[in-house]
Amino acid sequence: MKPLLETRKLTRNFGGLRAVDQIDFSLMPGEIHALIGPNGAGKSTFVNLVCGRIAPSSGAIFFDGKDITTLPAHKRVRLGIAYTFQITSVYAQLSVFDNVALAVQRTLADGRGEGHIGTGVMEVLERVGLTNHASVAAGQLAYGHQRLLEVAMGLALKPRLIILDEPTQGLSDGEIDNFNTLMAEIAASATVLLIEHNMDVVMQLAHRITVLEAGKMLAQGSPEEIRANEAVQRAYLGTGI
Ligand SMILES: Nc1ncnc2c1ncn2[C@@H]1O[C@H](COP(=O)(O)OP(=O)(O)OP(=O)(O)O)[C@@H](O)[C@H]1O
Repeated sequence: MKPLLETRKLTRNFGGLRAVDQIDFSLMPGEIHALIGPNGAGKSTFVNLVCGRIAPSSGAIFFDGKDITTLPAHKRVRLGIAYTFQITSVYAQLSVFDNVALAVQRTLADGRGEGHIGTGVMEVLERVGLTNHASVAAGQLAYGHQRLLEVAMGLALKPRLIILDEPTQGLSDGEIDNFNTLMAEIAASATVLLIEHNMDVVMQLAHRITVLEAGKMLAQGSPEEIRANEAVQRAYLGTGI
């Protein structure tokens, strides 16, 4: 099996700071892969490079075997890379339905989607459990529901790779349980790259984990391997990984 996403010596400097340092990374189709590491490790910078929000200083990115290193972000979306932003990206005045409709419309406009916008929207809202909130203005949703709306907007793009940046931040325990169920279901049709600080979520969901520290790859492996890794334990000293 070939990787869906691959980076080779991917590097990004901010002035004198090397935020992402020669990362060789690969993501296999169908996998839920968690990206973890202490604050400032380079996780957001790494996914920003992958989705094209920022350009690398050096190195290369391949998606499904194609070199996308210089491809603009909107063309990466068209290839099937969806990214839900850490900072909430919903349109507060628009209804939940209309927010998702914008994403569905995008797939229809570029020929990847099929059928009717309304059907597509309701399918996605059903998947994330927001059907009953379809007509509510997004800004009126509880915070946890706004996060789910972002996931819905990502899913509406029919991604092959969905990148989620701290999706469980601000969710209650019950909402996290629902989120875990949703993730397992999403993984049946898409590959998932997940930045997550909640170790319970990471250990429960991830097939593989990559640990970044100071821009470098500290470790990679299964949840069991990562938990047993001494370098990871040192980096997370006191956090009870
Ligand atoms: N636009 C920028 N300009 C300058 N420095 C930046 C920029 N973006 C990130 N950095 C720096 O790069 C390093 C990596 O930051 P990044 O946000 O990628 O880490 P992170 O692992 O996502 O952290 P967190 O868990 O806190 O979100 C940090 O030292 C950060 O201050």
